[in-house]
Amino acid sequence: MTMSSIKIECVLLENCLCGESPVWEEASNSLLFVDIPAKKVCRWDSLSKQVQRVTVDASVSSVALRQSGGYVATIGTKFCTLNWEDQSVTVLATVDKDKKNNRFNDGKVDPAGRYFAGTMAEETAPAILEQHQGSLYSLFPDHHVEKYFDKVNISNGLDWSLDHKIFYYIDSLSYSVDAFDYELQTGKICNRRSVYRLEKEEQIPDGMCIDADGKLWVACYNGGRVIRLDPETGKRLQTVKLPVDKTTSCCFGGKDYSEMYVTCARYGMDPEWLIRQPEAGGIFKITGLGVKGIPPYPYAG
Ligand SMILES: O=C(O)[C@H](O)[C@@H](O)[C@H](O)[C@H](O)CO
Ligand SMILES: [Zn+2]
Repeated sequence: MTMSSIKIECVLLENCLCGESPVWEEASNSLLFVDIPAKKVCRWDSLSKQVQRVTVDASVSSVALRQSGGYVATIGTKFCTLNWEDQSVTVLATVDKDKKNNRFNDGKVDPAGRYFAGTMAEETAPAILEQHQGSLYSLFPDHHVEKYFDKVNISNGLDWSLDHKIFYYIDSLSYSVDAFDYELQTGKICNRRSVYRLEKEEQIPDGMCIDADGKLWVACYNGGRVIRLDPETGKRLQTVKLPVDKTTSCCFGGKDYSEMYVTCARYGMDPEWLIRQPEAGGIFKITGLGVKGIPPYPYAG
């Protein structure tokens, strides 16, 4: 497949303040995503092109599938269930009770059905926040929470290697994509190291997903691109630029997970910037990448 067959299309002009957490739901041919400060969870039907929205009562930073039906989401500092039919939310667990200015940020389910998500201090402007206030957690299927580490700035992208032996993680303000050894059985992580350091023009690493070849795709906030990394060699393999600067996250979806979906933000852009990039806050679809993704894991609790 050659670079020239790549097509990038804005499929939904949603005007998200901060679109995040794209997740493909095969059963409904839909893309789920959130708009964090707008407190919205959205579901875009790729066949009808219709979008449904559920508004919750605090910042919603990630959404994931749930094995028993419906979804789970991180809302404020709470791990919650979300019933789409009646729009009801129930709280499964609360974190960072001593940090009133914190909220969850990115989250994703591991191959054993645990819901991983990290926290951060609330931003006063993009990337402007009290330092080292966040932590990384996971919600086990029995609803207990484990804490992995603290002193995180902006807890962001996460995913697991195809053999489930490595956990990849981004603290945005470290400008690094990190790896840990991963023990699927227990959900334990150890041996943190960096697998890629962002170049200046790549700006801030944000959301991330793995492809079916085990390579990592990282959305670069303010960099207007997604980059494909080889975590084994530490090399960047590919750069795909988008017509919006504040690209926040990416996932694979569509038929056989052959399409990539990218979320982005409008928050932090002045009127002139928004006129230049009117699709900011929309949902983008990239086709022709010549690589597939893998289905998202559902929360097992
Ligand atoms: O999308 C996210 O993960 C955060 O919630 C955003 O706030 C940005 O990442 C941040 O502003 C970039 O540094
Ligand atoms: Zn993010």
